[in-house]
Amino acid sequence: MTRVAVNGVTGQMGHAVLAAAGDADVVVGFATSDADAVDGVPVVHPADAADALAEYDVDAVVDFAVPEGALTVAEACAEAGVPIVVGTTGFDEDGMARLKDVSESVPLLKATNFSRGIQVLQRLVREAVGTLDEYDLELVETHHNRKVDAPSGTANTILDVIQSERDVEPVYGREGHAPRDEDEIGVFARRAGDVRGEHELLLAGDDEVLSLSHRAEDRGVFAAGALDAAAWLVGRDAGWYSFGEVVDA
Ligand SMILES: NC(=O)C1=CN([C@@H]2O[C@H](COP(=O)(O)OP(=O)(O)OC[C@H]3O[C@@H](n4cnc5c(N)ncnc54)[C@H](O)[C@@H]3O)[C@@H](O)[C@H]2O)C=CC1
Ligand SMILES: O=C(O)C1=N[C@H](C(=O)O)C[C@H](O)C1
Repeated sequence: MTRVAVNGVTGQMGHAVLAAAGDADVVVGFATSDADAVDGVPVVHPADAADALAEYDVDAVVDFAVPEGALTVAEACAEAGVPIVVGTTGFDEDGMARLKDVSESVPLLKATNFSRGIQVLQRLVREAVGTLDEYDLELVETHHNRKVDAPSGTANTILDVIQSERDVEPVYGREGHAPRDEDEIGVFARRAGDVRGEHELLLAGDDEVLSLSHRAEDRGVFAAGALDAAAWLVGRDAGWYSFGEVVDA
């Protein structure tokens, strides 16, 4: 049984990880809130994470928090020699560089989306964009009204996949006189209700439209993927890993 610490344990994803932990034993959580415990799991401030990782004998951390909190805990993992699965999205360049530094000391697996369906979607996107190389591309994501980063991490990852195949320039929303350039891709972020996460890539030629889309129906799908990643990561060498490796294992 993997002894897991959850960063962002008081959040929506923190609760989903606690609910999904079947073969994992969640022994401690990190959050900036005043809560002492969530569902019987002790809550420790992220500033004290390095000591807590040793005290609770943690095998791996699963992180769904905010970028600054994720970095604090990732750096504590580097100090304590504990692997970390990073699910938080919205890192800037400096944050990504700090995560790379952490991966020099411990195994670090980062994914903007821990659903297996999104892994397959990314592979389909690569094939479709490479094959239909003259079709117009438009990318739309929809999330719940509490999401703070836009576009979603997943949309940015899909955009990276597209840009590795085609030289397209993202246009984030349109208004006014906005004729479409041949080489642009419209990117749209919708925020409403409690939508768990929807992503759609439209590929349109003159006489046909292909739509590649995915909808998460429960946060449990992300939680289960991240816990699988944590179990897979324990015992590996320091380095940067991807969720695709877990899905293919
Ligand atoms: N990679 C994936 O599959 C998924 C990623 N996410 C990402 O996970 C993150 C969290 O999402 P939600 O749980 O919906 O957000 P949330 O707002 O419900 O929870 C955020 C949590 O972070 C904690 N927090 C705030 N400041 C902190 C700090 N400095 N240090 C440590 N913890 C801190 C809060 O107390 C709370 O527990 C977001 O970046 C979201 O985009 C969400 C779902 C799936
Ligand atoms: O904040 C969320 O909820 C989600 N965030 C991730 C993202 O930014 O892509 C993954 C998922 O879509 C849910």
